[in-house]
Amino acid sequence: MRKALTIAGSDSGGGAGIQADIKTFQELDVFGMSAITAVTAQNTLGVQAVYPMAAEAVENQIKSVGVDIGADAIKMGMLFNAEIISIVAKQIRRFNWSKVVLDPVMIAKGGAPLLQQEAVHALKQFLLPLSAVLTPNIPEAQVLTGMTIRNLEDKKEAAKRLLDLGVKNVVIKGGHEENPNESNDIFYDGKSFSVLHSPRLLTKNTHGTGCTFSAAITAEMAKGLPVLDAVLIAKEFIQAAIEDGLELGKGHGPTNHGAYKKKQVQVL
Ligand SMILES: Nc1ncnc2c1ncn2[C@@H]1O[C@H](COP(=O)(O)OP(=O)(O)OP(=O)(O)O)[C@@H](O)[C@H]1O
Ligand SMILES: Cc1ncc(COP(=O)(O)O)c(N)n1
Repeated sequence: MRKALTIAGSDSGGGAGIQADIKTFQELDVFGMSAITAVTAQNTLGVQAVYPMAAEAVENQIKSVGVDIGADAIKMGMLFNAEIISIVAKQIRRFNWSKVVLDPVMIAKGGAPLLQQEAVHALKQFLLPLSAVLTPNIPEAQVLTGMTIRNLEDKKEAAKRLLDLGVKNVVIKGGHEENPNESNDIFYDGKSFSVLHSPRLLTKNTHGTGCTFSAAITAEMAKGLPVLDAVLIAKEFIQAAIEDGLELGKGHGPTNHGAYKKKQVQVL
């Protein structure tokens, strides 16, 4: 069985972070493993508290997986601080992992910081050059490039600048765009651009969309798919999960990780 490791934060509410990643891996028939970087007390209303792990604890979790089970692909989500970023980079190099997906999580929907501002430099310096795929939303792409993104041309320019920082492929996600009709993502591999179209779904239940999308890319890469094929399946996965979003809690409910598989079975 193919195996994927997520290096990310825990979301007690179960919709984002490690929990979203493991559910997504499972739904896509990939064995999921985790290295927890921080524990968050979190629900659909927001993040109530963040408890970062000691960098050594993160390092040991990755080592335990790497020396024994191994991983076909790696995903990184919330990393919180520069010390954790630096040890994660060291372990990725040590195990020679190349199918590495980086979701540069910075701020939760409610505004809570999930990455310290002073750690952005470390993320760019240590992790972008080790990543096969980077999946920023628009605010994250703006922070990483220092440019304002207003339209498709800006997105293309930002994607080019991100590749100049060493990452091999980038998906700039459109969830945060002010387009009332569509939520389009743009993919760039250094040679050509692809626009991934989807209708914008009118729902407040979008907690964990970014985590789920990047975990689905990771699962498909673990199975050996080329990057763009993995991204296209992930787009279908997240679209189905949002369409079937769950009305849980009083705020932004989670997406339904089981929706994609259910749809496939119906088609068969
Ligand atoms: N309302 C929506 N309708 C359709 N697709 C959406 C919607 N919101 C987000 N998406 C899709 O979900 C994926 C994640 O995008 P988004 O920009 O929300 O990421 P994110 O901001 O990192 O997620 P999060 O808000 O969980 O941190 C993208 O493929 C995006 O197009
Ligand atoms: C542990 C953790 N990781 C990532 C996110 C981002 O997801 P969202 O922006 O949907 O809240 C989160 N809220 N919590």
